[in-house]
Amino acid sequence: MPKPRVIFWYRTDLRLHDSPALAAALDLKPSCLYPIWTWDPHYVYRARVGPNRWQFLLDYQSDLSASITKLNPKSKLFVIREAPQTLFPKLFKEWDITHLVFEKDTDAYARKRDEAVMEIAKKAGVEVIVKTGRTLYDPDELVKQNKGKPTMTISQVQTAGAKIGDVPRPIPAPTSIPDPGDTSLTFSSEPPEVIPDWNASHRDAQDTCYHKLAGPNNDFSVPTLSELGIKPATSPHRGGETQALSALSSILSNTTYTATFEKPKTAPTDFSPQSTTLLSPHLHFGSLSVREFYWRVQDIVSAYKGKGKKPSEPPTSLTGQLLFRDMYFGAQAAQGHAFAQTYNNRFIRFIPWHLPSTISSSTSLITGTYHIDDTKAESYFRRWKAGTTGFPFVDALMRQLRIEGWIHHLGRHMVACFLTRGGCYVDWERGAEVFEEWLIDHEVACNVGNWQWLSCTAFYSQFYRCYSPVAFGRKWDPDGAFVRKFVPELQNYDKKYIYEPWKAPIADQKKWGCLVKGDGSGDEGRGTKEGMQTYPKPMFDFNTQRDICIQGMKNAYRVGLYGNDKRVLDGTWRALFDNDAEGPTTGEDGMPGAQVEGANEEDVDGIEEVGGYESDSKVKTKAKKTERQTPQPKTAGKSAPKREANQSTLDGMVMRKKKKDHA
Ligand SMILES: Cc1cc2nc3c(=O)[nH]c(=O)nc-3n(C[C@H](O)[C@H](O)[C@H](O)COP(=O)(O)OP(=O)(O)OC[C@H]3O[C@@H](n4cnc5c(N)ncnc54)[C@H](O)[C@@H]3O)c2cc1C
Repeated sequence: MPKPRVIFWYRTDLRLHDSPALAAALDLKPSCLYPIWTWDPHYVYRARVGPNRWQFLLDYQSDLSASITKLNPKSKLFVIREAPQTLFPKLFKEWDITHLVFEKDTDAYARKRDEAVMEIAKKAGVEVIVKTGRTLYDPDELVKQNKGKPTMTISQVQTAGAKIGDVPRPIPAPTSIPDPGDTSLTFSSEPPEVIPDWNASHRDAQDTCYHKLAGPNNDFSVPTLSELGIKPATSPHRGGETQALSALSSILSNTTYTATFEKPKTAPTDFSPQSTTLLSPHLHFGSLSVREFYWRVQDIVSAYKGKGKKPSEPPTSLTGQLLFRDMYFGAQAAQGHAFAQTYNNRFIRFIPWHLPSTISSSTSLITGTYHIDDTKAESYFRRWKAGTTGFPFVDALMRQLRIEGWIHHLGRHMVACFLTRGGCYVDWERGAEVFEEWLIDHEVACNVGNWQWLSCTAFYSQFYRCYSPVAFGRKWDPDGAFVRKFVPELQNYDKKYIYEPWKAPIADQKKWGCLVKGDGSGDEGRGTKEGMQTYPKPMFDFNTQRDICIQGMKNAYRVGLYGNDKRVLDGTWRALFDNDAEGPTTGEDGMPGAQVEGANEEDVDGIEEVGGYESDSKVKTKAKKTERQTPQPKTAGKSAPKREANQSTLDGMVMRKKKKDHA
């Protein structure tokens, strides 16, 4: 029997350590092994990716390629510039492949792509081996053990996980890699579908990436940003398995920090170093194995306990954070494409937000464009994205996101709440798109799931608990060092005004070299004739706007529709809302009325009311009233929602600032 000739297809697992899929490929004892990456046009043109995440991907690929070459000088990461669906039939033949091995990916697009590739492999007589390694538990198995339902709470993950069994211990990196076989490519390539290019705004030159299958020098090189035509990255953070493992070791060397980590006590305003691990991009690209992370933390926790000390526990602890990650993967795995949108989604509350997505009437999926039902809301959205809202804490976070590609979890809470139910009343799908574009750790499951949480459309429902753009930042960072770093116009402001610069007397504004004026449209930090900087006035009165939002949410909860309700699908939902309610409740703008069968009145399991977090006293007072007045929607369950300590209960404890001390 001839020895296997194997393609190892890298996708979500840019590492050598603890890769169950790579181990399975090596277990075949192949005569040759080709570690490849297919440069898939779907991600190049139809996913939103800004320069920072592109740079990250290239960093990871270069680092992995170098590590493979260290094990075998004849090998590397072979980057091939064509869509896998069209490439594989040719490649299987050309390289006489017997096996294709890869890590399982439960993202909606990836599932469809992999089904197509498996079909191609079957026709070509190529055996496919798929292994789970991206999450603690196989998301499909998690869903199965959760009675076939999406995991919407941490306790569901814990219960389902316990049925699956212990998280497997990580396996070591290989010490050798077989040679690749002949790498010639004699076939021609299929040109990609370039239009629409969702990343056009990030390009300042033509994308030449697809000009040659094996790259400009026919050496299967990792592309460069300039080949992609993408503008330079601005993030100080860098990717690579080497960086990931060294960051993990450095963090875990502080065993007290590791064993007592409590997310709600970490400051969103800490930078250099940040207060949490910043391992999320490494987990996203798979340069850090989640099981490696989990078990190294768990071992430190066990040793800490062994000394008679009390460690933190899930969900606030570090391993608790990883369970949240699994929770969102389980929610996504059960729902597929529908997970990422309200329309036609039975688990998501329908709120008539401003700037709703346009829906394809043929697929019922969001199209990537949206309706501008209200020019004011559009302006709020643009200013939020640009970091020119006139609220320094929000602007600092949005600028950190744009420049560095990462912000702390509670910073994400702040800006997400502000854009949706606690400020602008803009559709969470708009915010998720901006995060998709700018985050270096963008993960569909975690991004979408957390936006649903923060907008109180799923996972969480205490909409009356809002983040104040003034009080929340001040609580963590009374001197405003974080704001001064990312909104340098306000650098000289006294701490009394750093979160509310519009309240500073004009004489002081002049003395501190920055006037609060204008609407910030494209002139963030621009000087005046007198050589003075400017910072915009707040774009609205926050308290007024927050009350409008809470009223809107209260109304929408009273109406109680979910995304798959017939009235949401056919557009007749408008009749249920007062004309003067917030959101596009009148006219023809807003959600289109595509006719899709099947409003599902089933119990929406797992949507639970939980304790909340930061909120000023005015909101809390209002909250009590709102709670009494808001009946549970019919679809919200036949039994009263349980209370559970989960992500946001934790946030309720965010009252003390604890400085992190790891390097
Ligand atoms: C609106 C919004 C959007 C988000 N989008 C993403 C995203 O696209 N990708 C992403 O990885 N996380 C996302 N998160 C979750 C969370 O903010 C980040 O995972 C976390 O801030 C990453 O920083 P860290 O590595 O220092 O986290 P740590 O606190 O050190 O946690 C360790 C790891 O646990 C996981 N984790 C922690 N919190 C969460 C959470 N709430 N949900 C899922 N996983 C979590 C991450 O993988 C993280 O690296 C989002 C949160 C919000 C509120």
